[in-house]
Amino acid sequence: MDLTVRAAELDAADPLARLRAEFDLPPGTVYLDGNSLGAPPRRVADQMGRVVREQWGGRLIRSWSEGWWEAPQRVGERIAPLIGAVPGQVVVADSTSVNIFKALVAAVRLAPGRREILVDAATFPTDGYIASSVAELTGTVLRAVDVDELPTALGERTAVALLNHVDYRTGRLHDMAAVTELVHAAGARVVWDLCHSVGVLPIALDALGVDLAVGCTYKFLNGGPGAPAFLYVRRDLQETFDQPLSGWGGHREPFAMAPDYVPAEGVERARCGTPDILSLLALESALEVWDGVALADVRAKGLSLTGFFIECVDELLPPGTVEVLTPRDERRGHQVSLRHEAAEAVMTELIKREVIGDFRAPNVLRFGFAPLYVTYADALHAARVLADIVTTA
Ligand SMILES: Cc1ncc(COP(=O)(O)O)c(C=O)c1O
Ligand SMILES: Nc1c(O)cccc1C(=O)C[C@H](N)C(=O)O
Repeated sequence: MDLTVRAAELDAADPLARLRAEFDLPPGTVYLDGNSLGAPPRRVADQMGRVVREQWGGRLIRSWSEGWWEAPQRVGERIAPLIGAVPGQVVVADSTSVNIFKALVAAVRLAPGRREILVDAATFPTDGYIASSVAELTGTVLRAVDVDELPTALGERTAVALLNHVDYRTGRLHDMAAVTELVHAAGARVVWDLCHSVGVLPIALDALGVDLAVGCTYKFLNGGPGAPAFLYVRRDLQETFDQPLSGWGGHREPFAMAPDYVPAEGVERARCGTPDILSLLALESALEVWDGVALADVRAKGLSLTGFFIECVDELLPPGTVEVLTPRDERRGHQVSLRHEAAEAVMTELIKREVIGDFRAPNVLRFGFAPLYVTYADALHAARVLADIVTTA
């Protein structure tokens, strides 16, 4: 069947189609970079106006005791259902990088005598950089391993494995259940980086017994540039979760201003300093879009959209022009990565023509498909513009 007709039929049958109207996107732009920076939900601009006028302006410092101080936990509770966590295990604070630092040091401290940290060899760089610093500070050794080689790499030395659920470069999805089980069988802890999987597919942290997890909120959760990240600490680990950034925000009685640090009892101990309220409240407003949205529908549409885009690329581009790096089976997130020798120039031209994806060195074109606002017609248009560029260049 003709691709235009297929796209129209798929869009007409899309149970999430109504959600696109929730987002502010420039007309004529096809936005395929929500895996890097999500689009703004319309409600956020109005809510931020109210927050600044009414809370910051109207209530001034009183707002700290009228909902600001507890915001990291409150917003954490909104993220919890998206990652399969019962209440009381998630805080939203700091960046993903900082939370990786807290989680890794705490994990090493939970495993006395174990002297090795494993990190996914294909990891997003910040994870590797932070892990290297944690190894130096804790006197452990860092080893980068391919996720497929974990069965042989894990051992009695392993304190913790830091892994990306979805690979940022290829879009490959790792099997969280199987890998968590492997790590636990070796007596080690696992820290999952969910940056490219939260808001993409149902995640079951509690059910799988995951120890710790981090993730950013400015991609598929649409929290806005620099929105604070989240940190999940499994309930039974909270009492012994000894994170290194002992700021007053994680203190049991922050306003007692006591001379000694005593960590809070619950997941609040994962906090550090003053929360970035404006970003946090922008995120809180953005998360309202998820009310009533079934993650199973989001996942089904994301797989279907990425599959349709791959099909369009196969059909519209001359064979051999690009290599599809993303798994064609269901072991993928909601991005499609294509290898092309002139990827940087091709992406520059795509963006000039209002098809926004991104380029990752040395030769990868990345296209993110956020099911809440990307349509099948967008996917087809992007493939057509790409075909035009690679065949006429
Ligand atoms: C897998 C992964 N981890 C971490 C980060 C970034 O962390 P931060 O928000 O601290 O910049 C990103 C993206 O920027 C990412 O893709
Ligand atoms: N966090 C970013 C930023 O501040 C500027 C530009 C891009 C980003 C990203 O999120 C990159 C992204 N994590 C990636 O997967 O490559």
